[in-house]
Amino acid sequence: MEQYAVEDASLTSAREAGQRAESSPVSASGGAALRFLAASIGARSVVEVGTGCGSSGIWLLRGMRDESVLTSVDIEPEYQELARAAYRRAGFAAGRVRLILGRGLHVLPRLTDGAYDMVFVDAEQAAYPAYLAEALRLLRPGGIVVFNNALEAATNSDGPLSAPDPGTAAVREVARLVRDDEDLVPLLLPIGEGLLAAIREAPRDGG
Ligand SMILES: C[S@@+](CC[C@H](N)C(=O)[O-])C[C@H]1O[C@@H](n2cnc3c(N)ncnc32)[C@H](O)[C@@H]1O
Repeated sequence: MEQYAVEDASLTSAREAGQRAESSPVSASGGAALRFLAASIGARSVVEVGTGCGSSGIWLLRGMRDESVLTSVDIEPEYQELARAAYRRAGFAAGRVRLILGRGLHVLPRLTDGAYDMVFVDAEQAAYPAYLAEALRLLRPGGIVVFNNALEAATNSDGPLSAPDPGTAAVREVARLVRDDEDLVPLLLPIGEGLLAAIREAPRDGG
Protein backbone atom coordinates (compact mmCIF):
# COMPACT_ATOMS: atom_id res chain seq x y z
CA MET A 1 0.00 0.00 0.00
CA GLU A 2 2.84 2.43 0.79
CA GLN A 3 4.15 2.01 -2.76
CA TYR A 4 0.85 3.18 -4.25
CA ALA A 5 0.81 6.60 -2.58
CA VAL A 6 3.71 8.37 -4.23
CA GLU A 7 5.69 11.08 -2.46
CA ASP A 8 7.33 13.77 -4.53
CA ALA A 9 10.62 15.41 -3.54
CA SER A 10 9.01 17.92 -1.13
CA LEU A 11 7.12 15.23 0.74
CA THR A 12 10.16 12.95 0.91
CA SER A 13 12.26 15.79 2.25
CA ALA A 14 9.61 16.73 4.87
CA ARG A 15 9.25 13.10 5.96
CA GLU A 16 13.01 12.60 6.20
CA ALA A 17 13.36 15.81 8.25
CA GLY A 18 10.58 14.53 10.52
CA GLN A 19 12.27 11.16 10.91
CA ARG A 20 15.59 12.84 11.77
CA ALA A 21 13.83 15.04 14.34
CA GLU A 22 11.86 12.01 15.63
CA SER A 23 8.53 13.78 15.11
CA SER A 24 6.79 10.67 13.64
CA PRO A 25 5.64 12.04 10.27
CA VAL A 26 2.47 10.61 8.77
CA SER A 27 3.00 7.73 6.32
CA ALA A 28 2.49 8.30 2.59
CA SER A 29 -0.69 6.20 2.59
CA GLY A 30 -2.07 8.04 5.63
CA GLY A 31 -1.18 11.36 4.01
CA ALA A 32 -2.89 10.36 0.77
CA ALA A 33 -6.04 9.53 2.76
CA LEU A 34 -5.93 12.95 4.44
CA ARG A 35 -5.58 14.63 1.06
CA PHE A 36 -8.50 12.58 -0.27
CA LEU A 37 -10.74 13.48 2.67
CA ALA A 38 -9.91 17.19 2.44
CA ALA A 39 -10.53 17.18 -1.33
CA SER A 40 -13.79 15.22 -0.99
CA ILE A 41 -15.37 18.02 1.04
CA GLY A 42 -13.67 20.90 -0.78
CA ALA A 43 -12.00 21.94 2.47
CA ARG A 44 -11.18 25.62 2.82
CA SER A 45 -10.39 25.71 6.51
CA VAL A 46 -8.62 22.87 8.35
CA VAL A 47 -7.22 22.61 11.89
CA GLU A 48 -4.35 20.25 12.62
CA VAL A 49 -3.04 19.35 16.08
CA GLY A 50 0.55 18.09 15.74
CA THR A 51 2.32 20.04 12.99
CA GLY A 52 5.50 17.98 13.31
CA CYS A 53 7.87 18.84 10.49
CA GLY A 54 5.08 19.42 7.98
CA SER A 55 4.35 16.09 6.26
CA SER A 56 0.64 15.82 7.06
CA GLY A 57 0.22 19.55 6.44
CA ILE A 58 1.52 19.24 2.88
CA TRP A 59 -0.85 16.35 2.18
CA LEU A 60 -3.79 18.30 3.65
CA LEU A 61 -2.94 21.48 1.72
CA ARG A 62 -2.78 19.46 -1.50
CA GLY A 63 -6.36 18.32 -0.92
CA MET A 64 -7.66 21.72 0.13
CA ARG A 65 -9.01 24.40 -2.20
CA ASP A 66 -6.90 27.25 -3.54
CA GLU A 67 -6.87 30.22 -1.16
CA SER A 68 -7.73 27.91 1.76
CA VAL A 69 -5.94 28.07 5.12
CA LEU A 70 -4.47 25.32 7.29
CA THR A 71 -4.24 26.20 11.00
CA SER A 72 -1.66 23.94 12.61
CA VAL A 73 -0.76 23.71 16.31
CA ASP A 74 2.37 22.24 17.93
CA ILE A 75 4.28 22.67 21.18
CA GLU A 76 7.73 22.48 19.52
CA PRO A 77 8.96 25.67 17.84
CA GLU A 78 11.83 23.83 16.10
CA TYR A 79 9.39 21.46 14.43
CA GLN A 80 7.22 24.33 13.27
CA GLU A 81 10.22 26.10 11.74
CA LEU A 82 11.05 22.92 9.79
CA ALA A 83 7.39 22.65 8.77
CA ARG A 84 7.35 26.27 7.57
CA ALA A 85 10.36 25.52 5.35
CA ALA A 86 8.70 22.32 4.09
CA TYR A 87 5.48 24.15 3.11
CA ARG A 88 7.54 26.77 1.27
CA ARG A 89 9.52 24.07 -0.58
CA ALA A 90 6.23 22.41 -1.54
CA GLY A 91 5.13 25.67 -3.16
CA PHE A 92 2.60 26.99 -0.63
CA ALA A 93 2.53 30.73 0.03
CA ALA A 94 3.12 31.72 3.66
CA GLY A 95 -0.49 32.93 3.97
CA ARG A 96 -1.83 29.41 3.37
CA VAL A 97 -0.68 28.23 6.81
CA ARG A 98 -1.32 29.70 10.23
CA LEU A 99 1.15 28.09 12.64
CA ILE A 100 0.24 28.41 16.32
CA LEU A 101 2.68 27.44 19.05
CA GLY A 102 0.98 25.87 22.05
CA ARG A 103 -0.83 22.88 23.43
CA GLY A 104 -3.79 21.89 21.30
CA LEU A 105 -6.20 21.92 24.21
CA HIS A 106 -5.18 25.50 25.05
CA VAL A 107 -5.38 26.73 21.46
CA LEU A 108 -8.51 25.02 20.09
CA PRO A 109 -10.90 26.69 22.58
CA ARG A 110 -9.82 30.06 21.12
CA LEU A 111 -10.85 29.11 17.57
CA THR A 112 -14.27 29.99 16.14
CA ASP A 113 -17.25 27.62 16.53
CA GLY A 114 -18.46 25.94 13.34
CA ALA A 115 -15.84 27.63 11.17
CA TYR A 116 -13.81 24.60 10.07
CA ASP A 117 -14.30 21.89 7.45
CA MET A 118 -11.88 19.39 8.93
CA VAL A 119 -9.96 18.76 12.17
CA PHE A 120 -6.97 16.38 12.14
CA VAL A 121 -5.59 15.27 15.50
CA ASP A 122 -2.09 13.76 15.50
CA ALA A 123 -0.82 14.50 19.03
CA GLU A 124 -1.47 13.79 22.70
CA GLN A 125 -3.42 10.55 22.43
CA ALA A 126 -4.33 10.57 26.11
CA ALA A 127 -6.46 13.66 25.39
CA TYR A 128 -8.26 12.34 22.27
CA PRO A 129 -11.73 12.42 23.94
CA ALA A 130 -11.21 16.09 24.86
CA TYR A 131 -10.06 16.81 21.29
CA LEU A 132 -13.24 15.16 19.98
CA ALA A 133 -15.35 17.56 22.03
CA GLU A 134 -13.35 20.52 20.70
CA ALA A 135 -13.53 19.24 17.12
CA LEU A 136 -17.31 18.84 17.24
CA ARG A 137 -17.58 22.47 18.34
CA LEU A 138 -15.24 23.69 15.59
CA LEU A 139 -16.69 21.70 12.68
CA ARG A 140 -19.41 22.94 10.38
CA PRO A 141 -22.17 20.41 9.65
CA GLY A 142 -20.74 18.01 7.06
CA GLY A 143 -17.21 18.56 8.40
CA ILE A 144 -14.83 15.71 9.20
CA VAL A 145 -12.76 14.92 12.29
CA VAL A 146 -9.81 12.53 11.88
CA PHE A 147 -7.63 10.95 14.58
CA ASN A 148 -4.29 9.36 13.69
CA ASN A 149 -2.77 6.28 15.34
CA ALA A 150 -6.16 4.72 16.03
CA LEU A 151 -5.81 1.29 14.46
CA GLU A 152 -4.66 -0.94 17.28
CA ALA A 153 -6.81 0.61 19.98
CA ALA A 154 -9.93 0.92 17.86
CA THR A 155 -9.83 -2.64 16.53
CA ASN A 156 -9.05 -4.19 19.90
CA SER A 157 -11.41 -2.10 21.96
CA ASP A 158 -12.76 -4.83 24.22
CA GLY A 159 -9.61 -6.66 25.21
CA PRO A 160 -7.72 -5.94 28.43
CA LEU A 161 -4.91 -3.39 28.33
CA SER A 162 -1.60 -5.20 28.64
CA ALA A 163 -0.18 -2.34 30.71
CA PRO A 164 -1.64 0.84 32.17
CA ASP A 165 -1.53 3.04 29.10
CA PRO A 166 -3.57 6.25 29.16
CA GLY A 167 -2.94 6.79 25.44
CA THR A 168 -4.42 3.47 24.35
CA ALA A 169 -7.30 3.76 26.80
CA ALA A 170 -8.13 7.23 25.45
CA VAL A 171 -8.01 6.08 21.82
CA ARG A 172 -10.37 3.25 22.70
CA GLU A 173 -12.64 5.73 24.43
CA VAL A 174 -12.71 8.10 21.45
CA ALA A 175 -13.36 5.18 19.08
CA ARG A 176 -16.36 4.19 21.21
CA LEU A 177 -17.64 7.77 21.47
CA VAL A 178 -17.43 8.24 17.70
CA ARG A 179 -19.15 4.93 16.98
CA ASP A 180 -21.98 5.54 19.46
CA ASP A 181 -22.76 9.16 18.54
CA GLU A 182 -25.84 9.17 16.30
CA ASP A 183 -24.88 12.55 14.86
CA LEU A 184 -21.59 11.17 13.51
CA VAL A 185 -20.86 8.92 10.53
CA PRO A 186 -17.80 6.92 11.65
CA LEU A 187 -15.10 5.17 9.61
CA LEU A 188 -11.92 3.41 10.67
CA LEU A 189 -9.43 3.46 7.81
CA PRO A 190 -6.79 0.74 8.32
CA ILE A 191 -4.17 2.83 6.59
CA GLY A 192 -0.78 3.70 8.03
CA GLU A 193 -1.21 3.78 11.80
CA GLY A 194 -4.99 3.85 11.37
CA LEU A 195 -7.19 6.87 10.81
CA LEU A 196 -10.41 7.11 12.78
CA ALA A 197 -12.66 9.51 10.88
CA ALA A 198 -16.18 10.80 11.40
CA ILE A 199 -18.45 13.16 9.51
CA ARG A 200 -20.44 15.56 11.66
CA GLU A 201 -23.82 15.12 10.03
CA ALA A 202 -25.89 18.08 8.98
CA PRO A 203 -29.24 18.17 10.81
CA ARG A 204 -31.83 16.25 8.78
CA ASP A 205 -35.12 17.71 7.70
CA GLY A 206 -37.97 16.23 9.76
CA GLY A 207 -39.73 13.16 8.42
C1 LIG B 1 3.04 12.40 15.50
S1 LIG B 1 3.77 13.97 15.56
C2 LIG B 1 2.94 14.87 14.30
C3 LIG B 1 3.44 14.50 12.94
C4 LIG B 1 2.86 15.37 11.84
N1 LIG B 1 1.43 15.34 11.81
C5 LIG B 1 3.44 14.96 10.50
O1 LIG B 1 2.82 14.24 9.73
O2 LIG B 1 4.58 15.37 10.25
C6 LIG B 1 3.08 14.66 17.00
C7 LIG B 1 3.38 16.13 17.18
O3 LIG B 1 2.57 16.63 18.20
C8 LIG B 1 3.27 17.57 18.96
N2 LIG B 1 2.60 17.64 20.24
C9 LIG B 1 2.75 16.83 21.32
N3 LIG B 1 1.88 17.19 22.29
C10 LIG B 1 1.16 18.23 21.79
C11 LIG B 1 0.09 19.01 22.31
N4 LIG B 1 -0.39 18.81 23.52
N5 LIG B 1 -0.41 19.98 21.53
C12 LIG B 1 0.08 20.21 20.28
N6 LIG B 1 1.08 19.49 19.74
C13 LIG B 1 1.62 18.51 20.50
C14 LIG B 1 4.70 17.06 18.97
O4 LIG B 1 5.61 18.10 19.19
C15 LIG B 1 4.81 16.44 17.57
O5 LIG B 1 5.31 17.37 16.66
